[in-house]
Amino acid sequence: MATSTQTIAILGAGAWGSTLAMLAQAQGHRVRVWDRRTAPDLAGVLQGAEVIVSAVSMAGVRPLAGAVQKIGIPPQAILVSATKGLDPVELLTPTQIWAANFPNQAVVVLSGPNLSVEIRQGLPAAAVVASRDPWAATQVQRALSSDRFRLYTSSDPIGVELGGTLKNVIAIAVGVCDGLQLGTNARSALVTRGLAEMIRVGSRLGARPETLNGLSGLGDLLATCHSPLSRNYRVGYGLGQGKPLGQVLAEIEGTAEGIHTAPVLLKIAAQHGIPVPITHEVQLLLQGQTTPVAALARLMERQLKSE
Ligand SMILES: NC(=O)C1=CN([C@@H]2O[C@H](COP(=O)(O)OP(=O)(O)OC[C@H]3O[C@@H](n4cnc5c(N)ncnc54)[C@H](O)[C@@H]3O)[C@@H](O)[C@H]2O)C=CC1
Ligand SMILES: O=C(CO)COP(=O)(O)O
Repeated sequence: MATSTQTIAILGAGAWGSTLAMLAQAQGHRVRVWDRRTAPDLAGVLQGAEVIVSAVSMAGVRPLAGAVQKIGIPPQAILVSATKGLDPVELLTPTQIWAANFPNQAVVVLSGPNLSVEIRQGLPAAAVVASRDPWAATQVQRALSSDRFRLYTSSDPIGVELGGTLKNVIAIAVGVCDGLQLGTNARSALVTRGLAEMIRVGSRLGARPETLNGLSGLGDLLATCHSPLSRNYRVGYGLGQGKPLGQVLAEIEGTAEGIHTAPVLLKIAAQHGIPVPITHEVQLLLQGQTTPVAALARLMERQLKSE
């Protein structure tokens, strides 16, 4: 399905970066991968790249964007961000950081229900590529779409980016619910009210509500809240079982962004006066300031309201 062979640089060779590299290679592209751990020459990886995909954890976005800016990239290169997180320093999304470093470059966000383990097994998945520049989104769609990875375009990058980011916090909450063995009704209520919280935050920050009802919102929420493959869900599950956060993290390989997203999201919500009761309880739990049972009781005892 790819239109022509392109040179694609993948920055970050964790679970997601290496999966994206695999997908790009399968489409016949020239793929170069950079990772801080193996540390090949970043300048060499960027040289001549037509598409540059950042798949590092949120913690790596700011330093990486700075390093890439210092080196410089081809003027026509499209930057793609696959990170799902929020910056604790300036409360920005990953693409906002990339755009600030590269104001004249096309920036695209890639997000959706994409548990990397399943994609590496060759199972089918879909995602959204969103940008203010429709040409750039279409280029990335054509470059990376295949018969097992179906990409849709969107002109709502903030909605697509927040969908993937906010669901991580809700996935922790749903994991707690399942760790407490509270049943299907409770989990369904939490997923639905979690989506309402995501839409409330997203729309205040400029997202279209319908975007959050799409693949990178509801879709990703369903994937993440229903799979033990999700690290965020597993963090919550462990906490729900009464394990301390340190132990839970020691048992999980890789990044659970929701842990770092929750405090940033709380700050943003406070600035904008947005009620985020689920995120609030998740953060108290992560800080060890409440127990799963007490957090749940507070959510159930909130003032009665209409849906
Ligand atoms: N694994 C998955 O299924 C998916 C993950 N994502 C998102 O992709 C991002 C990366 O996730 P994973 O690859 O799964 O995590 P991972 O824990 O497997 O890998 C993290 C990557 O970030 C890099 N990194 C971390 N801190 C850095 C720093 N300070 N400077 C430079 N690089 C740094 C690491 O070297 C590594 O390449 C996260 O934001 C995650 O939410 C998105 C979709 C699917
Ligand atoms: O974002 C993901 C799936 O779309 C990956 O979820 P976890 O980071 O919770 O493993």
